[in-house]
Amino acid sequence: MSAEVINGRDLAQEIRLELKDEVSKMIQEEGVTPHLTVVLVGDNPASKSYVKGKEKAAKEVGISSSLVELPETTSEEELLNLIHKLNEDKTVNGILVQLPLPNHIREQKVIEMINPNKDVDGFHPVNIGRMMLGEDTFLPCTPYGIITMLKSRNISIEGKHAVVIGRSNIVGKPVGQLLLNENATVTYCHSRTANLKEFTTKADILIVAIGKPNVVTAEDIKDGAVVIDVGINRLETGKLTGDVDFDSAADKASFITPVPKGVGPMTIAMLLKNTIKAAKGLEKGE
Ligand SMILES: NC(=O)C1=CN([C@@H]2O[C@H](COP(=O)(O)OP(=O)(O)OC[C@H]3O[C@@H](n4cnc5c(N)ncnc54)[C@H](OP(=O)(O)O)[C@@H]3O)[C@@H](O)[C@H]2O)C=CC1
Ligand SMILES: Nc1nc(=O)c2c([nH]1)NC[C@@H]1CN(c3ccc(C(=O)N[C@@H](CCC(=O)O)C(=O)O)cc3)C=[N+]21
Repeated sequence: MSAEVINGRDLAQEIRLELKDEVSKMIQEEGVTPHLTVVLVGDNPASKSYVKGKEKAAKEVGISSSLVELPETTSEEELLNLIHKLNEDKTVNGILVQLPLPNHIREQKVIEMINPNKDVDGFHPVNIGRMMLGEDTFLPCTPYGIITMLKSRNISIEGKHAVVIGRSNIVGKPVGQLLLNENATVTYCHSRTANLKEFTTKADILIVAIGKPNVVTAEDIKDGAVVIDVGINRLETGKLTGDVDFDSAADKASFITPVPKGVGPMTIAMLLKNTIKAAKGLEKGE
């Protein structure tokens, strides 16, 4: 293996320590404790485990959090009513509705109901628009975490060819936008891309957000490329793995992120950062 591994678990831990200081200052100086409310509909085991991770991390930095658990049979109207109440509740700084939602609920309707100033996921169209314009806003947590990982290793983005595989609203599209904002030249690939390898082998920075194990192997990677694996796949053995064949890819890449202990923990650290930002915005009356 020649690549340097960017350990997201360790970096997220460092960030949480900094955030802990920031939160204690807020509490001491302004008497404000940031509060995050997480809404979980149904009992998808993966969602439950992510939500637990978010609550644990919030507690660690001194952010208070509450979890609203609703049954799978909750109607769209009931969920929208709850969000309305959370929007009005002055003690709630950040609202996160865990995705995916049950099929009978329109995700986009729910996201658009959240007050953009409490949208710590950065999924509301207003915040996505602000991100596209390069304005200060809540950045989507996974893309924000990826940029933070690159910067932590002084990996230059400007002028580099970044190739993103995946075009979802929560990962692929926004990570390409943030890389563009950092002056990369960006190419998006997806399931209809003809000859994926032709693009991936030209990438200086390759972001893989597909959701299928081992789609990307050494032969898809340019020598010395930076490879960021966003995928989280649970194998039948119970083991977690990314979308990239780590062992072969690590022989060719200059930097690579592992799964687990890669992008996942950074996503949660950025959520905490956004929650603190939301609480600060409120003080300023924004
Ligand atoms: N680490 C973290 O913090 C997070 C990890 N994830 C993980 O990242 C992965 C992606 O998540 P998400 O973006 O929500 O997933 P989606 O399923 O919404 O999107 C997957 C994307 O990959 C594309 N795709 C699928 N198969 C192929 C293929 N064979 N070749 C090229 N492109 C392909 C799809 O193309 P098309 O659009 O044409 O269908 C789509 O754009 C998942 O494993 C998810 O669990 C997600 C969020 C956070
Ligand atoms: N509204 C909303 N916001 C999200 O941010 C959101 C979501 N919905 N739905 C699901 C995806 C997925 N996601 C992850 C977060 C952390 C890890 C994570 O910390 N993973 C650990 C492993 C955890 C384990 O062992 O299970 C790691 O990669 O090391 C993974 C995935 C956030 N998501």
